[in-house]
Amino acid sequence: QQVVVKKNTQYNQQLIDKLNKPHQFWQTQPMPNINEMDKLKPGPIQLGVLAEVRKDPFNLIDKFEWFNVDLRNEEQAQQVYTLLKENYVEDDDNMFRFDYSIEFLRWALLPPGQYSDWLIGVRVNQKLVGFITGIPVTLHIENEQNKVKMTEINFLCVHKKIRANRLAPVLIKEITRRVHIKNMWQAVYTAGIVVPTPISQTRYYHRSLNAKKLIEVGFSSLSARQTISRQQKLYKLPEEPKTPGIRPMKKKDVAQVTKLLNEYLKNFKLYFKYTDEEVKHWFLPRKDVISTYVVEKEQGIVTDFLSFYNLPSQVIKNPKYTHLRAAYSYYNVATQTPIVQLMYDALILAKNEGYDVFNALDIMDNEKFLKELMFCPGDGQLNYYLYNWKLENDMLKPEEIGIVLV
Ligand SMILES: CNCCCN(C)c1ncc(F)c(N2CC(C(=O)NCc3cnc4ccccn34)C2)n1
Repeated sequence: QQVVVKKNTQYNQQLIDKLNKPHQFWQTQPMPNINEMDKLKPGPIQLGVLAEVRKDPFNLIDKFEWFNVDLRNEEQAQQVYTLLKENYVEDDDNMFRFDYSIEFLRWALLPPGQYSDWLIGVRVNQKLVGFITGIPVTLHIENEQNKVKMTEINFLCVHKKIRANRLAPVLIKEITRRVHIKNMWQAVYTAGIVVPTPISQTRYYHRSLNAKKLIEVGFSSLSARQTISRQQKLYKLPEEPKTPGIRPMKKKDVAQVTKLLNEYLKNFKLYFKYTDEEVKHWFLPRKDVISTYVVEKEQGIVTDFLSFYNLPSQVIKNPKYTHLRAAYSYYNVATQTPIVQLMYDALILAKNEGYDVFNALDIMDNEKFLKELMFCPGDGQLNYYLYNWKLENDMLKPEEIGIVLV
């Protein structure tokens, strides 16, 4: 039924619209909705026509202007960092907010082949109030034949003070237009929220590395029979990793890591194929951004590798701590070392690098080690989305997903 409210303020009008026409914007997008799932055949939902792509940017409300962000420019990078630090994703209880660092953003958003107009800002009086990004990827979908050049969308953020201005849909339409202009017609993205129509719903798992701090910041809680010291003993880790020959990845390992990674990812229904150039960018260690360790056997043969990225969260109100240091599992390939042992070493290495918690999704082969290494399921769900592509069976199981978005 129509929702009616007494005071008919502009905000209430937005609320009425939301309640009576949910996903108003998403219904206009080429995402299969429930009732048409069965008659679409696998592949692109809409065929794009380059000549029909709008040549000029979408209109913004007055005083708002488009702005291509140059992340290499210190001042502009600072503006992006501050916008995200103060206005990006929070947990449901508003206790934590992601604090992506500038070096992390340069890693995530300046890969080989990046376009200068795919880091889109919106400014009011020189102040950044909106942001959305794309990077070019080649996604393999469900089989070797479907190699699709597309964009990976991320970091959609609107300043808290100017929400409910319908700026987010305009940011999405503008990045879509700029991707279309490059003759690309698909996108892949993730979100903690559910909008039409996830292709997979994955779950976060957490492995405590610093039990005391996790309890003190409210990330973990103690049940009646648990004590802090019991928890510390339970999650205690050895000082050094177990696997002989494990060491930080170096430039000389790139070729072997590329081969191991590309071979391994063929096991999944959604995965990227990496060139040496891309492995150099995404896996060579960067302090406080990405850590990659390889297992080198005799004669310099690399048989396995593990990797995790650094994404701290600001603890919004806590007398003792300002940040939660979280390591997120990235890509791990175990061909000789048992995966449980390799990931046990990942925990030890992350603990030694100062992390408080090690997070992993239940994608790829992760469920092979989650329980045994005492990961706990979190309340965070991460949904994967494919824009303008119909899958054979609409949904993929988490273990069929072979891509990690940061
Ligand atoms: C492409 N971008 C997706 C990745 C962004 N990532 C990492 C993310 N997206 C949604 C989540 F649900 C999530 N979770 C990690 C789990 C977790 O740690 N939950 C407690 C917590 C601590 N800090 C924060 C900050 C924000 C939200 C929850 N937080 C849940 N991670």
